[in-house]
Amino acid sequence: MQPDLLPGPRAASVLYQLRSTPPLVHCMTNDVVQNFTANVLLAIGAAPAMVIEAEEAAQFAPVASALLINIGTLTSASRQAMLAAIHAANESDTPWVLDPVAVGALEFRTQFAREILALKPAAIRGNASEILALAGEHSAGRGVDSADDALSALPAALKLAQLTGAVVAVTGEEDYITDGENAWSVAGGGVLMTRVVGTGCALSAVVAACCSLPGSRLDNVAAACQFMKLAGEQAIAASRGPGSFVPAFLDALYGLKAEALA
Ligand SMILES: Nc1ncnc2c1ncn2[C@@H]1O[C@H](COP(=O)(O)OP(=O)(O)O)[C@@H](O)[C@H]1O
Ligand SMILES: Cc1ncsc1CCOP(=O)(O)O
Ligand SMILES: [Mg+2]
Repeated sequence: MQPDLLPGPRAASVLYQLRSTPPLVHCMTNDVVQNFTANVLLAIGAAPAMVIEAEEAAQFAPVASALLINIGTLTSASRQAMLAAIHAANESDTPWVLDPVAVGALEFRTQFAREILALKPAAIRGNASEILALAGEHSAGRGVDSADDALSALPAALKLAQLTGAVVAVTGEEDYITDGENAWSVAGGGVLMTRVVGTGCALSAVVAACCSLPGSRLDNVAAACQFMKLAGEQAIAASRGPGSFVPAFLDALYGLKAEALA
């Protein structure tokens, strides 16, 4: 399959919708990226809430617009809380998104991620090594960063999408987004995005926000990828390295214009 470039006007209209009805994203994410994820959601125009206790998470998932499950620092307790939140989300039709951080490299999280694939994620967003491993393919990943090329993981993304019904986004130098039938590609960004922690995790939170919006879920997830690519590119042009990239990136997300996407 040869993915087409996501048309700019589609991304522009998703940004417009997101800002007209700001989604409230229930984030169950890893300990490393909590603050950055919340700031990215606020900068783009969505709202974050980090609710992690099992009882509260099950209560909050139905209230939220979308739920993010990121297994970057999974523990036995967070595993139970995540399961409770996913079940509550499914009962109330709240879309939930999986970020399979470091799947393949470690047994406990790999088993958990495979188990919750049966619980109907709306979308899955990971780097190439994670998507390959989650699909049961050979992956060169050893930790949270990818050691594989995103295009090489597109067949695995297609397979996962067909197996689960989720829209799958595999990210890297270029991003590929598929519902198992059609695929978009999204270009842009830059390597500096991999020299700060949390860009992938924050993207998954933006994907969750976009999954709550009306319209084509495939287009909505691809638009989320496009927002991060364009803001990343603008931030790289305005910064001198990882330290100045982070504030420039938040500023670029905040200032992102539908016209620039279109
Ligand atoms: N080599 C690259 N060139 C341009 N953009 C990149 C590159 N690698 C990653 N990105 C971008 O950085 C963000 C995080 O993606 P990625 O590094 O794949 O996820 P993760 O942080 O989960 O490993 C995405 O927006 C992606 O498009
Ligand atoms: C470094 C690290 N360790 C466990 S989770 C995490 C953050 C990973 O962030 P990202 O996937 O966005 O690079
Ligand atoms: Mg990641």
